Amino acid sequence: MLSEFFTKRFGLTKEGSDNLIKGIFYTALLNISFMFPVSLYALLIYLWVEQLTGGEIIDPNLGIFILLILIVLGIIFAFAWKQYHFVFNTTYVESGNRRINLGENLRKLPLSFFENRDLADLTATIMNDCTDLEHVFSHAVPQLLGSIISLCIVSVGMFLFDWRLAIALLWVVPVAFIILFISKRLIYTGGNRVMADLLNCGDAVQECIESIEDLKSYNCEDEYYGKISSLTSTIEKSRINAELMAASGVIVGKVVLNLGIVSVIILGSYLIINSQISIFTFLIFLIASASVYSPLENGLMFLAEIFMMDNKITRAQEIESLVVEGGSDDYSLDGYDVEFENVSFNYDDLKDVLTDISFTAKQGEVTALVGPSGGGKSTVSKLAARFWDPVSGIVSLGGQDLSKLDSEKLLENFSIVFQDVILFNNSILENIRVGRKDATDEEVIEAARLAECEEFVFKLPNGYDTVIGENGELLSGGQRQRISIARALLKDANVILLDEATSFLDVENESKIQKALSELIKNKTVIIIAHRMRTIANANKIVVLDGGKIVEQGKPEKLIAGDGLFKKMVDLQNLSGEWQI
Ligand SMILES: Nc1ncnc2c1ncn2[C@@H]1O[C@H](COP(=O)(O)OP(=O)(O)OP(=O)(O)O)[C@@H](O)[C@H]1O
Repeated sequence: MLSEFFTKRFGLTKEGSDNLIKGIFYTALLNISFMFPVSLYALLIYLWVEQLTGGEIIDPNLGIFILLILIVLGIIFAFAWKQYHFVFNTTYVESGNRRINLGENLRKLPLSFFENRDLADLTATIMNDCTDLEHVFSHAVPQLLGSIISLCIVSVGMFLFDWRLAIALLWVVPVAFIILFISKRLIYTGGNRVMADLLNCGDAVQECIESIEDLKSYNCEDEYYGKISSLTSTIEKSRINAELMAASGVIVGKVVLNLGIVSVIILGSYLIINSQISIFTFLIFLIASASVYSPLENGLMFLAEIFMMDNKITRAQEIESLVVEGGSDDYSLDGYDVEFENVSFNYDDLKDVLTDISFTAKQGEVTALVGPSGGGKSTVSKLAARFWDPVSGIVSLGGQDLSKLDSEKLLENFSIVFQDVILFNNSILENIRVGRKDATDEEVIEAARLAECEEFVFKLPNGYDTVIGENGELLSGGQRQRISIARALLKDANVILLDEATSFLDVENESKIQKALSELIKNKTVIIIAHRMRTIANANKIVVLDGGKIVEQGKPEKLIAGDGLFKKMVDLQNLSGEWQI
């Protein structure tokens, strides 16, 4: 039952919860074992007090005392070892598991999730929050619960010894914890504020670094640095506030705890004067108060830390509980036609971005999506690869409704070249091999050659082995696109989506690559988005999108012969070709 509670409350695995419980058990034993030296002091004091007060003279046997001390040290060491094993080992294993689970869950989420989510926030949850939680599980939770358990056990002994002094010693404990619980809301709010400010500042710093060229070219650096420094001061203030909020509850709780010693002294003195207890009993309670309160004082701080971590646990649990994309991975396709049937779609439940879209991109044909900017072309291509599911209507591949298929398995059928190419800080060879992980070096190089990469690769210091920096910073836009096209050539999937795939290329390179692409697309389903009419000159079918609706579709010759939007666009581009500056 406790194990289930931990699993739910802290988002641990079953094994992690069980180990945490064992860790708490050994922490309690360790705390109690710290009382053994107290008992030895008490025994020594008893012998001395007896002598000083003229009682029976008992000669303390030094050998037995040394032996007892060694046994006590051995017991403390054994408990500490066990506690360390269960608490620390499992904390880090659990933290690793948590990161892997979060990563696994993210991997299975629809790609649409990442378009609408702050990526800095996700990274912070996986890296920073997990690190902070490590401290909570290695220190706060076991120490707090361990000290509460040991306190309960010690309390029984105290009550049996003298119930009046036990009440004087322990009445402060619930009061101190109640005070901290009352301040929980403040601690939680303070923690939330700090986290929100950290994310804001992280976003601003990232944005500043990413757009440094634009900031410099428009002389906006001072303004931007001013914004970051103001966000940094906000963090400073919210951190101080959060610490103050947490500290106020903890400090008041600690003060209350220490009132217990005062009440033991007052009541103990009264009972001694009235000969109701011995000095020995009184001294035992005074010594015990130090051993009882010290772990509890730490416990108060740990409880405040757990309150502060609540929002981080909630954030991690939120990601873990997100509905992962379902779908069958056992299906067979009847060819590779991509079909849109009365598809409508919106990103934010507010306004339809696509309305009643119906067309078929046939296998063995090139279907070009054209139209004014913002018309919905990229959105159509994303629905075709199930980055999103339609709000109504059906998108199918080879007769299978995409929303019923497993995305990962489905994407094996797609080669996609986006306008914004993402490259990794790795060699050119490995960046192209992303297209097909098991490709040999020769296959990778052949794909690179077809995509006209050799022209720039041979000018790089280490050729194909040149590491191209974070997101390929060493390469130009056109070179990056060629790498992305090489990936697609290497993957050689049955459906090819080209979204402005050659927009950064000059005419000569585009013509060469189109020659390579024409090899790639033979007998495949190709959906191509391009603004340059030259790029879609050989398309079999044109779908014209404007304002999220299909305004025309058909063979290019038919549309050119008409008087619709496509004809106007072609005329406009022909006209712009004659412009002179
Ligand atoms: N992730 C998103 N969240 C919300 N709205 C979006 C998102 N992506 C695109 N949109 C909106 O959807 C509409 C269609 O955008 P889309 O990118 O599909 O058009 P497009 O025809 O490809 O444009 P362009 O030719 O400029 O690339 C636009 O109004 C755009 O603002």
